Amino acid sequence: MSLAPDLTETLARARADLRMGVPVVLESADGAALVLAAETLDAQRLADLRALGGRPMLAITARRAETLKARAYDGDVARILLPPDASLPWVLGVADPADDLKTPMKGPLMAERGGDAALHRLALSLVKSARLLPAALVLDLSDPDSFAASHSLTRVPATPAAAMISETSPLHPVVSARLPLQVSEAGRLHIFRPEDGGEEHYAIEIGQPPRDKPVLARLHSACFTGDLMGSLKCDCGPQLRGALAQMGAEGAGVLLYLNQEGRGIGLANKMRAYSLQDQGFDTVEANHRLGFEDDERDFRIGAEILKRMGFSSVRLLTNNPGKIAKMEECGVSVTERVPLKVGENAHNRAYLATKAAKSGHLL
Ligand SMILES: Nc1nc2c(ncn2[C@@H]2O[C@H](COP(=O)(O)OP(=O)(O)OP(=O)(O)O)[C@@H](O)[C@H]2O)c(=O)[nH]1
Ligand SMILES: [Zn+2]
Repeated sequence: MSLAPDLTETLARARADLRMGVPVVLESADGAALVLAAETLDAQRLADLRALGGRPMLAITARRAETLKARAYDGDVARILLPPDASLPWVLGVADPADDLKTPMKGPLMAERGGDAALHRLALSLVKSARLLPAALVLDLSDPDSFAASHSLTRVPATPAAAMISETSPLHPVVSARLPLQVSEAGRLHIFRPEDGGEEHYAIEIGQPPRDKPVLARLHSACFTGDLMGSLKCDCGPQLRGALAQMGAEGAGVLLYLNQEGRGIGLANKMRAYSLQDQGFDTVEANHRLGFEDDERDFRIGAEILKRMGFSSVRLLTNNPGKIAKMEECGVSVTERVPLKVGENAHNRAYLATKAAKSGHLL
């Protein structure tokens, strides 16, 4: 019998460590590395890292490297050598585009070319899945066993961890209960909990949709600003209420409320993106400058929940053909796209136009 954490639990611990600014150790057959998230680094830990010697590198995504005019020799990842005099503001300036326009010169940034970037890539996946800026300090370790033990650090086996992070975490139904709504008194809320310790997702079932017919469905991504605050910068609030109203009118439907705020980058990063949008960048450019892809959501979660609830085909309320393709890929057939054009205003007109022009949304 062992009470030791398994891989899923070790990864959850590693994410929590990184969010707290605590380093973790990644280990593979080819080497090991000490990893710190740039966003939660402090001056003392930077000094401690320096004291270890070696060649610390700042791993960033190719998207961020493009903005910084650094070479990404590893495809999707760039390994920037930490200059000997690099200060905490320098590290944060490379990681965070907030002051790119005010202080454009961070470089020239020297990127590492030889060697393997697998641990750097994993470090970036880990900090991203911890909803932090995609930038991590990485230092090769020659004796990870004694190092991790003497500093009480979480140790992550790199190869199985990389495989696990690329998969969707299994989900488990937790509870469901009756929830009368304005649109329909026959509402029911179901809670699903991912095994990886990530955020729970919800399904609102209206009426009793038959499982052997296509159900009117919406995969709604969390938008605190639009859904709850009435933000005019997007169309999420009106879409949420419009979808529920249509389900209420038809007497049946299922709305998944997926906690993938900010197209999967988290609310703090979405606000960073909003701040860049105030500097003149559009929604896609802002994500890229932060080092993210346009859309970091995992729609396999939505397909999984639908299947767990017994639905195999849907009439999907969306303007996003990407969602339809993902559902089909995951074995949920989309018999019809039901357009959901609501909530356009003077503030979100350019945002909606960008989504149509760059992300394939249908007008
Ligand atoms: N990163 C980022 N996320 C945003 C921005 N504006 C809204 N979001 C998020 O985008 C998600 C909503 O996705 P949308 O792109 O509006 O719509 P969609 O779900 O792709 O497609 P529809 O089904 O047609 O609504 C929510 O998670 C919002 O929090 C933004 O400027 N930047
Ligand atoms: Zn929104």
